[in-house]
Amino acid sequence: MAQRKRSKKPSRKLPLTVDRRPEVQFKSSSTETARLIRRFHVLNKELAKLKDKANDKETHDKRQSIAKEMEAMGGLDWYQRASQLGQSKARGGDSSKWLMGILSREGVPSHFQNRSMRLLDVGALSPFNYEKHKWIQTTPIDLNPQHLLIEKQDFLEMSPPQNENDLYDIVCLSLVVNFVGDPADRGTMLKHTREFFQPFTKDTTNQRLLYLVLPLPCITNSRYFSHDHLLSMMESIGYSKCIDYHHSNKLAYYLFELTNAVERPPIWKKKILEDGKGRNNFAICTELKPH
Ligand SMILES: C[S@@+](CC[C@H](N)C(=O)[O-])C[C@H]1O[C@@H](n2cnc3c(N)ncnc32)[C@H](O)[C@@H]1O
Repeated sequence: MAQRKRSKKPSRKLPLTVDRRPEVQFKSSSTETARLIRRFHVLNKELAKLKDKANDKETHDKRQSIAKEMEAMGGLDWYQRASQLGQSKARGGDSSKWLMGILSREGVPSHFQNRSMRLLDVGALSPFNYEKHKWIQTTPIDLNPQHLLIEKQDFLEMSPPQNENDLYDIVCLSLVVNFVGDPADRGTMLKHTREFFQPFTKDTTNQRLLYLVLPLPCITNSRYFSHDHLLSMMESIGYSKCIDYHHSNKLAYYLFELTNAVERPPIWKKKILEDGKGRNNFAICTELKPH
């Protein structure tokens, strides 16, 4: 795939296209919007399950019916705008805040007095999440950009920069991994992040950071996943240092550092860790794939 051009630091002075899309109607209650977002996730997962199935009539009809329901809700566009609403300050702000606190505490900004810290924001709803931090140069990407300054790009298909100077210091996956419907694609996504940093063959003091945010129930209430499971899985792919983590009422924040290159990470299969009524089915698996 052709190397994509890095977007410049977002500037509000750039001409912005007029958003002519019809107003998205949100339910007045945040509980109802949250319910619809959860329904969208379920449909997305069901769609992912059909991905590798033969296109017989039954599968075709199922696909159509899921797509129809998603469309009736307003599609990915609606979902993103509803998520943006969830990002709004009134509901706690975007997830850059926690990350910035940790980086400042760790003294990371002082490493970047001579050059910017390069941050790849995967699944960015806004290109301005990090704009007040002048030492950060952000490349925001999304499947369905909500802004001119966000590149249209599927991270799972994205090639790492060829020019070494364009490699990243930090990759952000904030509420993106849980959006991916297929547990194996989620694992691939985590492993793929490693390609975007300086290789370990290079003599460098650059850190290689991964910022991961998941809905809290993925960590605390899944049959197949937990905090310890996440740490073990991350360690097995080279992210053996968890710099810090935080669980808020709704979200789980993790900052990992890639500390070593793992040639052959183990395969992680879906396995029940804790069963029980009311638990969800969130899982991340890994397969023997080149990533
Ligand atoms: C819930 S929103 C998260 C937005 C924001 N990062 C946040 O923390 O609130 C999930 C976003 O991830 C995007 N996304 C999902 N899979 C992706 C992929 N493979 N490549 C790029 N973006 C992806 C979706 O299009 C959606 O806009």
